[in-house]
Amino acid sequence: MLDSWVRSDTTSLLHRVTNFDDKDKIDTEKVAQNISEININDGSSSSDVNDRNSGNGVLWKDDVATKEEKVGSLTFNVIDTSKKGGNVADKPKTATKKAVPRAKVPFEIGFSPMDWLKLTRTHPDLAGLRGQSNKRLISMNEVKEHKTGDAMWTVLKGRVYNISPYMKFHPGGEDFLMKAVGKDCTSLFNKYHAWVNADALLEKCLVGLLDNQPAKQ
Ligand code: HEM
Repeated sequence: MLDSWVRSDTTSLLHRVTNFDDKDKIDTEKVAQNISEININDGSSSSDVNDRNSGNGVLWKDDVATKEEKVGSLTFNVIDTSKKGGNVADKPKTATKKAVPRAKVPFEIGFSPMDWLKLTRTHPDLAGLRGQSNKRLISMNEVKEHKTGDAMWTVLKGRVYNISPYMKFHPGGEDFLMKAVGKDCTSLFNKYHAWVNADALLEKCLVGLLDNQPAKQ
C-alpha cells in the first residue's frame, strides 16, 4: 500500500517536473525570439556608426575605430580607443579653458613671503610714521605727494599704506606694484588677486585712513 502510494506520488512529481521543463522550454524560445527583435539604441541617429567617426555624440572623434560585434542575437558597436595614446582617460577632448600662466615672479634670495613676515615682526617702523598715529585721516592729495624713495603710498580699501618696504617682496613683481603708487589701487588689486589678505600683509605699513571728505575751501 505504502509502496504503491510512493510510486504513484513519484510518478506525479516526475510528470510535474517534465511539464515544468516543457513549459520552460517554450518560454525560453519565446524569450530568445523577443530578444532577437530588440534593437539597442543609444539615442543617436540611424547613421550611428558613421556619426561616431564623424565625432557627433562622442567626446573624442579622431583615431577611434568602431567595429560591429555580435554576441548571439545582439549586435553592438565596439569603440577601440587603443589606437593613439592608449589610455581612455587621455582621450576626451573637452572644451576646458587653457590655464592662464600666472604672472608671479621668482623671489630674490631674502625676499620670500617668509622673509617679509620676519621683517614685519622685527622692523620698528615700516610705515615711516616716526611716532605719528596710523589712525590719522589722510587726503588723496597727500597720497599723491608720496611717490618716491622710502615713502611710496597707496590707497587700498580706504586705508593708506606705505608700500615702499614691500616692493621687493611683492610676488607679482615691482613693476606691477609700482602701478599702485600715489593712487587708489583697490580695483587693480581686486582685478589681480581679490583673495589676498592685504590687511594682514601690510598691517605694519599702515600710514592712516583715507579722508573721503571733499577738500575744504
Ligand atoms: C597694494 C597691495 C598689494 C599686495 C599686498 C599684493 C600682494 C600680492 C600677493 C600676496 C601675491 C601672491 C598671490 C598668490 O600667490 O595668490 C600677489 C601677486 C600678484 N600681484 Fe599683487 N599685491 C598688491 C598690489 C598689486 C597691484 C596694484 C597689482 C597690479 C597692478 C598687483 C599685481 C599682482 C600680480 C600680477 C601678481 C601675480 C598674480 C598671480 O599670482 O597670478 N598686485 N600680490
